[in-house]
Amino acid sequence: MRHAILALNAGSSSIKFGLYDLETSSELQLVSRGALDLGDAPRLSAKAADGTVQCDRPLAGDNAGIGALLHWIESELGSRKLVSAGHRIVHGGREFVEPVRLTPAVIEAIDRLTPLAPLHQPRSLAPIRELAALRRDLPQVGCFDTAFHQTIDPMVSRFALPRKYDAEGIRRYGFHGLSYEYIAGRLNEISPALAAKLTIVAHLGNGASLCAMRDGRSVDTTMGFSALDGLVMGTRCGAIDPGVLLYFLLERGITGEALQHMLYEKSGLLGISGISGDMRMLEASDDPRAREAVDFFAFRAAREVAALANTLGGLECLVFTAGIGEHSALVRKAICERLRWLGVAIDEPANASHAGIISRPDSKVEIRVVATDEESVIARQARMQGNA
Ligand SMILES: Nc1ncnc2c1ncn2[C@@H]1O[C@H](COP(=O)(O)OP(=O)(O)O)[C@@H](O)[C@H]1O
Ligand SMILES: CC(=O)OP(=O)(O)O
Ligand SMILES: [Mg+2]
Repeated sequence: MRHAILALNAGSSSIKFGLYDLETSSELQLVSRGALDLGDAPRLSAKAADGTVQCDRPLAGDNAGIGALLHWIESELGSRKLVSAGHRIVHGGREFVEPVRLTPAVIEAIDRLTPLAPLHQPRSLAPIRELAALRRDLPQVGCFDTAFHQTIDPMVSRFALPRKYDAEGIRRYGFHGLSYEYIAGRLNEISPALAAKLTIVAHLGNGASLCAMRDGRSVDTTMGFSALDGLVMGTRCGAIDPGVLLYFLLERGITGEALQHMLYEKSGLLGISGISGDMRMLEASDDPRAREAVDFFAFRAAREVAALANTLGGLECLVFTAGIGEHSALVRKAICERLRWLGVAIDEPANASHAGIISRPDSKVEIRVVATDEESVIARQARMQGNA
């Protein structure tokens, strides 16, 4: 019987997954990629590596969680045994800097980090606990978004607060590390010379951040202690004057919980447009507020690219990835046009067709679109942990 690894990437309203067969050559072979939608209309959808639809069905009430996915994998997809499950976990805090076997004590320690990532951590923990209850003997591995940024310098990670707080872990961590690890590996596969360039990767999805890389390692990133900092996001505010938060708390009498809800769920593209936090919807709208939100998103992203280029001491390659980065020619163009002074020159036809390289030959900065694949990184890390 074939052995397989299940990689789970839990997001706000769905769980993306990848299923990989373990080949004897130690390669992982993608068998299926899909999503378990857990919103108002639960649904399981999956495609084979070649894009063939393997499953697309609504799920009924009681049978709508991880159990439905397990059942489909184990009884319908073919005969294979799951030997491990890997999970994306957004916050590893100071303790978790590499993939870890998820024992009950580790799960509790990860749960204690929930205040640092209130939107994300519970969503990762729910399928872990569900799987543990359904398959007591299945080894589970946690793979951390923060881990890739361990290489950032203390100068970059420090906040200018009384110094004891840095030692207590109140510092910049950075997120989207599984995506950045994938992109670093992909650039190296394309060519080691490309991977050696001073690079900024723009992970522009529902959550959005930038990572400055030197030799494929993180040297700076826009997200901080939490996944709120940096760029404007779908519903998150990005960098903001902390005085505004004090004003809300002390002068306007808003509770901490209400403020958290506003910053994570009601701000960003949704807050500015008043229409939606979804870039596709904003691009399709002719409401001027939608246009304003898209322009603002690009303005702030370009500003942060310039800041990270300063940490890098130059900029030779700019990579766009994740939902917006991979698919929105409009946003890429708007960001690149603001960076013309840095020698960034976008090729409009290449950009419109989402080509691999979208810079003009005379651009000082190579601009690329690279599709991310967090699930493959999770699967690889889960396998390595299993072998350790
Ligand atoms: N064709 C497209 N044009 C513009 N934006 C797109 C397109 N496809 C996806 N997006 C945007 O990508 C974002 C979601 O990105 P994704 O990486 O899937 O997010 P997450 O993994 O955080 O849920 C949404 O804002 C969505 O509108
Ligand atoms: C860390 C983060 O923002 O993740 P996501 O993009 O999945 O919301
Ligand atoms: Mg994502």
